[in-house]
Amino acid sequence: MNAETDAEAIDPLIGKMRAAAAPFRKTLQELHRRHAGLADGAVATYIPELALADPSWFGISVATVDGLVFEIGDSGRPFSIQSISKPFVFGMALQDHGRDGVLRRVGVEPTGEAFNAIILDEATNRPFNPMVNAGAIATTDLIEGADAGERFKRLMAMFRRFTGRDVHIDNAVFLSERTTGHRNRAIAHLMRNFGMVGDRVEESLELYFQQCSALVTCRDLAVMGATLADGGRNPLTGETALEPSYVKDVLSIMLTCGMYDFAGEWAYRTGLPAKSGVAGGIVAVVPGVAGIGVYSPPLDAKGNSVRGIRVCQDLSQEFGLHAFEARFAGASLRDSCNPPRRGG
Ligand SMILES: NC(=O)CC[C@H](N)C(=O)O
Repeated sequence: MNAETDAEAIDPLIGKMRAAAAPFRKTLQELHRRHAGLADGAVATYIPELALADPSWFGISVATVDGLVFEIGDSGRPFSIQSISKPFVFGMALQDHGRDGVLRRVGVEPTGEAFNAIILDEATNRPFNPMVNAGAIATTDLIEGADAGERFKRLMAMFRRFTGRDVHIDNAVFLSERTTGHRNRAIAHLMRNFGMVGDRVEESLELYFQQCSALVTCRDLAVMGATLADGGRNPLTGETALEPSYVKDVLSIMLTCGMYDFAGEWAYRTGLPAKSGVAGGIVAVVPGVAGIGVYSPPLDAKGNSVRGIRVCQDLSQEFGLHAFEARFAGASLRDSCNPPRRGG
């Protein structure tokens, strides 16, 4: 008897889990094959270190709220999280300052502008939302801590709660962005002028560059997404990564602002809260069901991963994941990749 049949004999549930998961694995393989050959898009070069990525890198991962993880392709290849850090740091700011405290410094309105636009809301002097660079820098400024070291450690602890493992910074990406990030510096100092960022503006900028340089895999993104899908609880570790009452704040901003000036089109077509980053990652959330992580460096003109968008759109269509598609959006994905619950 080999180990597999042994295990099945001991626990018939393991056999059932394998049977339920096999078709979904095939779906992912098919999806990967369908989009691997795409030649559209270009790898980001404005952060010099990102230009070193190979355009053929392509990984997909789906993590369920039951703690199952599916992956295909370059799902274990580390890359810098970049803007995908923004909703998670927004969640952290909400925990540190409460809703009113955060909303005094950043709005919740989509901009329809590029992610690095130098604009503030003229009526309030606030950046428009926490998903564009201006709003994200203002949000990072809200991370509490006595000094730079403590704030950095709290940031890393937050990433750890969401991924379920230690997260490290890619120092080359950090230095590359710190040296060339004049536009972000300009945005931060403009906000300092309006009191949307405090006195430690330089320290917060460094922290922002560090948060963007955190190394993740698309498997990590799937788990981070699944944590939001499960109301703030990491399905692999059981740890609470974000206070459940703030999950809806994060997901609604992701749905309306997560894909920058493509956000409307994205919400219309895909109907999933999501966030993209310039290294080529996308995280998407199917509330109550799963997180999706995709990595592929070539970006479209708006800074979103070309293959990442295609994969999420296909998954949304194939499994009826659009938030407003049906009363039980996501049910078919749940059925096809989740095992029957133990005892259920
Ligand atoms: N869209 C992004 O991922 C942008 C993040 C990048 N670190 C920047 O500030 O320009």
